[in-house]
Amino acid sequence: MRPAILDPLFSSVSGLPGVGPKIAELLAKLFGRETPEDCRVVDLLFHAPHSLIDRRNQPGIARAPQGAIVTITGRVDRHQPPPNKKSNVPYRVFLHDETGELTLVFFRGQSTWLEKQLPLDEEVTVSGKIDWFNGRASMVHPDYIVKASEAENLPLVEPIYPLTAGLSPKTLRKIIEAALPKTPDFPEWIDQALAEKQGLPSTADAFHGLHEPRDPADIDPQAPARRRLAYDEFLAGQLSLALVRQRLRKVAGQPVHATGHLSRQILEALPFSPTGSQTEAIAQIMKDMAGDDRMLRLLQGDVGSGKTLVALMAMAAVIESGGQAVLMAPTEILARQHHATIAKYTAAAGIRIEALTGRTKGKERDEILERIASGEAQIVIGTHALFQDTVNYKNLMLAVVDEQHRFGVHQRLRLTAKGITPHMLVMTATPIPRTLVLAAFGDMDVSKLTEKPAGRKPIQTITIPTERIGDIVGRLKAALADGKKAYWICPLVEETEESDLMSVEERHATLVSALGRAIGSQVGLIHGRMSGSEKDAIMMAFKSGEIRLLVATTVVEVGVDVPDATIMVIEHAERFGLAQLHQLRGRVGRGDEASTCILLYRGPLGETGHARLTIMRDTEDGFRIAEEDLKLRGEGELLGTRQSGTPGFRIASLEAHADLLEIARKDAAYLIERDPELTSERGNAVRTLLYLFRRDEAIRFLHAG
Ligand SMILES: Nc1ncnc2c1ncn2[C@@H]1O[C@H](COP(=O)(O)OP(=O)(O)OP(=O)(O)O)[C@@H](O)[C@H]1O
Repeated sequence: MRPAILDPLFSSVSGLPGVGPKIAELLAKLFGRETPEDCRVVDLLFHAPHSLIDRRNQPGIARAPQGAIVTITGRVDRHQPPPNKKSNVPYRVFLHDETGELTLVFFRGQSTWLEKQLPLDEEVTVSGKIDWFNGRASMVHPDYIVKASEAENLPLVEPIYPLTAGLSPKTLRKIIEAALPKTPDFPEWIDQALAEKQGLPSTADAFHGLHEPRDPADIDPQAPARRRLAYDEFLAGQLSLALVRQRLRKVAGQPVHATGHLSRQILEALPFSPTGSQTEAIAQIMKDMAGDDRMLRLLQGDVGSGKTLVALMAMAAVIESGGQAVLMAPTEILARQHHATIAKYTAAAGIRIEALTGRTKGKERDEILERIASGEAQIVIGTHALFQDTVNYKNLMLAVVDEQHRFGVHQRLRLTAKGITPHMLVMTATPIPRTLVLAAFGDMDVSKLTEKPAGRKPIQTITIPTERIGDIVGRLKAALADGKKAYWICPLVEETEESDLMSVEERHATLVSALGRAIGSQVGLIHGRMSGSEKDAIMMAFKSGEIRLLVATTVVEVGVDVPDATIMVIEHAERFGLAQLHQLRGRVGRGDEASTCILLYRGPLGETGHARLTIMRDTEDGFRIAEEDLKLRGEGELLGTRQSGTPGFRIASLEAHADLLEIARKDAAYLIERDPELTSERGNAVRTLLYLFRRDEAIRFLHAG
């Protein structure tokens, strides 16, 4: 239950003065809420200003700089209404101070209102933007007009907020001003010594500080108010992750007693030997699973580093111990591919594997479910269909989640909510910096595959403007005639957008005709609108070599493994993020042949676009690319917030507040260790914190036994 003290903050924005249905819609849009009802007062509080208007500049009319926001006090000399109502001529009011004359300009000004606001011969104070034209100073629609005697009531410094079309700065400011007094005095969850040492205000004061900046320094991420809220936000995040982890760990794991007889057979049948990194990661996993605690391990490895084999070894150990293992992939294609690869690897060892996805239907599905329930199926590979209610496992000991940034915390929670509590290995493809791992996964144990399999040659990356597409097609034709395999990627914003679909189909058609009859017949097309079995058939044909050029949307982005494909062309490379380009490029350079990646771009490139392509050309190191990506894009996007449902941060910034993340992580661990059920006074305060940041999902598990 949400603490009552938060009720005013979680009431709908519609209850605030000045928020009618139309404004509520706009606010929902601004905060990314589905409906206006989902839009709460607290969303306004977290809406941080990005800059401020300083009205303290009072230079006198003659010295007011062009375009500056200034505050002027002067005497009203004259009103000059337009000649008639229909006229386009504005209403003008003239005033002067000891330095000069200023014209106030009003379009569609109402004379009665203006006469009252700006009475003749009275001293008034106006604030707004100065415009000089032909040696005359004017101010169009001043932001403020008050009697000079009331000038002290003018807001001298005003926050400026991110907006959405249709919502005026003034309206939003007024609404936030109305929301601010609803901030309660929160019970204190911060360690007082930390607050003092860091000079952090209380959370309530921090909200006031955030919205009532007095100086440019107050807008800085290092302003005490912002640091306090950033700490709170990190603490809430770390606490919820720690609670999930505690919950996941609570149920003791089943110790895995590996005999090694299956894994030996698998390894012997492999055409290669594991890398040092793979061996090390496998050893870490074996050690975890042999113990009494449940394993919660993250396996991080750059594209093509060989994560699948590591996962397979873990699964083999579980089967040796009499258990079952599942491998959950984010997409159908990947699930099918993992199934094919693992079936091949495990054939020699006689391990029984099944595939289960949303596509598995009818009698086939019933039979598979039966084999899963009886324990006959030893490894089950699939999509999230693996954890539907109808699926019952005989003895599930290990869940491998090939996360590729697509599932996130919620899926992991759902898994345990079902009462399934196997050891867990989460694989992530794009290497993510440590701070991000912490923010997204909390304190998971981490294994890293830092080396690539031996014999890999560097991928040569070339950037070329689209105008030279003809050259590329010519070179591609020669390479294909020479027996090579290539991908041609067209960007796709949304799988549902017709125009994008058109573009990949059109590209397919133009390439077929440009490549001539012999090669044109070996060009395939794959996109997300195809049925699962169509996609499978195409991927199989590409693997077997029936298709040599695969024109594709980004459905091939993650995990697709065709080691003898050596050419990758990416059209409109400027539209992709770095992480995605790295993933796409990672589809080549997976065998021992040299590979090429051609990034076709449409200019002119902006600064960021240029920086991105340069980084891609300069390095293949996924860790470096991820760090650069973080700099260029910000953390939310990098994590794929929208796909994974991992809440992004509203105030905290991983870059500016990395020190606070570290502190919050330690504090969360300490708190949970001392008070695992959050029942102490501070524990209760912390519950309020979790609700405040909408990270309360994990609280439910406290009572779940
Ligand atoms: N030790 C090794 N030596 C040689 N080849 C290997 C080794 N380990 C794996 N491979 C091969 O390397 C390719 C990439 O492996 P895998 O598909 O597991 O990569 P991944 O880490 O999942 O990468 P991605 O995230 O790009 O999918 C596969 O074709 C696999 O058979």
